[in-house]
Amino acid sequence: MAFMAAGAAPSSSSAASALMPTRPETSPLQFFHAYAARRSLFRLPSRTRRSQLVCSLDATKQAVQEQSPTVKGAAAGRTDCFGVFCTTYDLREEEETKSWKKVVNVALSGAAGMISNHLLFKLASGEVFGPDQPIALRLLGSERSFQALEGVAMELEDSLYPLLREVSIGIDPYEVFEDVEWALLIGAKPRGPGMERADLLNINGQIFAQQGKALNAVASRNVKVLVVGNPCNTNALICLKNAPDLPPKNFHALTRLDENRAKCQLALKAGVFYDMISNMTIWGNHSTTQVPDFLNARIDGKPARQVIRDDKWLMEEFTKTVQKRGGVLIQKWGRSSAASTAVSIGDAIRSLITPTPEGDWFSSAVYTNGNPYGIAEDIVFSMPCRSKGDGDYELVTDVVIDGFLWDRIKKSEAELLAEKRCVMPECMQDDELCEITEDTMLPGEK
Ligand SMILES: NC(=O)C1=CN([C@@H]2O[C@H](COP(=O)(O)OP(=O)(O)OC[C@H]3O[C@@H](n4cnc5c(N)ncnc54)[C@H](OP(=O)(O)O)[C@@H]3O)[C@@H](O)[C@H]2O)C=CC1
Ligand SMILES: O=C([O-])CC(=O)C(=O)O
Repeated sequence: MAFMAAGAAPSSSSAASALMPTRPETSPLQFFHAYAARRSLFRLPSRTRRSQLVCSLDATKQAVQEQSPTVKGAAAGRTDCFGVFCTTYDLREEEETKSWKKVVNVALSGAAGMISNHLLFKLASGEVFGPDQPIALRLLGSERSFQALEGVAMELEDSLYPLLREVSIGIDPYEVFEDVEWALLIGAKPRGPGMERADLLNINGQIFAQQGKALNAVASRNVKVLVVGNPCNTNALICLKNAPDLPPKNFHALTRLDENRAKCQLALKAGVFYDMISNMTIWGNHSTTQVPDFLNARIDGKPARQVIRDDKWLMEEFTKTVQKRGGVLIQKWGRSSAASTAVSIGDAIRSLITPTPEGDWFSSAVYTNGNPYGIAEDIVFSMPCRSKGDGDYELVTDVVIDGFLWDRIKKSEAELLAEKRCVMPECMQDDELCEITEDTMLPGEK
């Protein structure tokens, strides 16, 4: 609670009012102020910071006087600062990046949902962006979830993460996405009973169109966008189409969970630990038509087929297990994968900000324009990628594609083209109708 007590709520802070939800309740505003106050200690120009410093220190000294001897003892040797404030209050704007990396601004939608509940704590701990990377978290919710968002923010605060420099909550993507360098779009409406898949595409399409427009208007010009909310490939396509001023290449849909699932199955079959599995591509849609590529995968550096020597298993059981893993998990758990999805989001981010090990690659669903494989342009399709660690990636060219693989890839491509026809008929060349086949299922759907 020290942060909250010390930061006399800066109601005049423009950053605070910019992100503040326009709702009359007092409690959300109080919380918002608390988090904004914490940010202002790091970011306000030195003059403002100094006047806050004075009143904050007064508050802190008073708090120390009222506290136990242990706490008093800890502060006894210092008269000008207390605890965590010693490191933060003395930072001058121009010196910030000498001792710390510049804060990375990360937005999450669906921040009160299951996946976010795992992911946020990984992000705040430094597990994803690194132990020397301060982070600001911007949580996007809705009227429906606002109270839950406050709860999430309170838990983050109580976790005392040294790298966590800001937590802000809001319901307007134009405010929450301002200047963000990463946007993790997790929130999406799940399919309800009796709902047609085309309806789901439509409803989520509207959410991702609005968020794309907001990113286009206010995010960092090089923002990296990772769409998780299903159907994630088509949601990512809608998002990038609504953000014409941002590079389409920067938009990803998450298929890293599928890659991880495929690695796990190969490791189990080969009787090796899963760090032996490399070059694992998931081609296509994050759906039951996805293609886990055992042809190019390697086990301890050797082709997976040579090690496993069971093509029937690879073509049938392996492929089906990976495609349907999400559904089996829902049957067991009664809800969809959340922890392993959060882990895979962390993996996906790390793969873009650290150089890919020599000869290896990772899977991500990205925009197909200019792809070297002959996959239809203008969709978001999972393909093998390599990164230099600068947030960007290139598509891998040294892969083999045989007839079996190509047939499967075309099936997933057809599915994505059908999804696109349903949500963006204006983008299609012909008059084909929105027609979703039985195959068009999320991994978690039956
Ligand atoms: N790509 C992948 O590998 C995976 C993707 N997923 C997908 O990720 C998404 C999030 O999963 P999870 O966190 O478990 O889901 P939760 O149900 O726990 O949370 C989803 C969040 O979505 C938001 N949401 C946005 N619009 C709506 C709406 N119209 N109706 C209801 N909720 C809405 C809600 O937040 P708010 O009210 O704040 O907007 C809610 O908190 C799902 O679409 C899921 O299918 C899941 C696993 C793997
Ligand atoms: O279908 C779902 O919501 C869950 C999902 O994507 C998965 O587990 O891969």
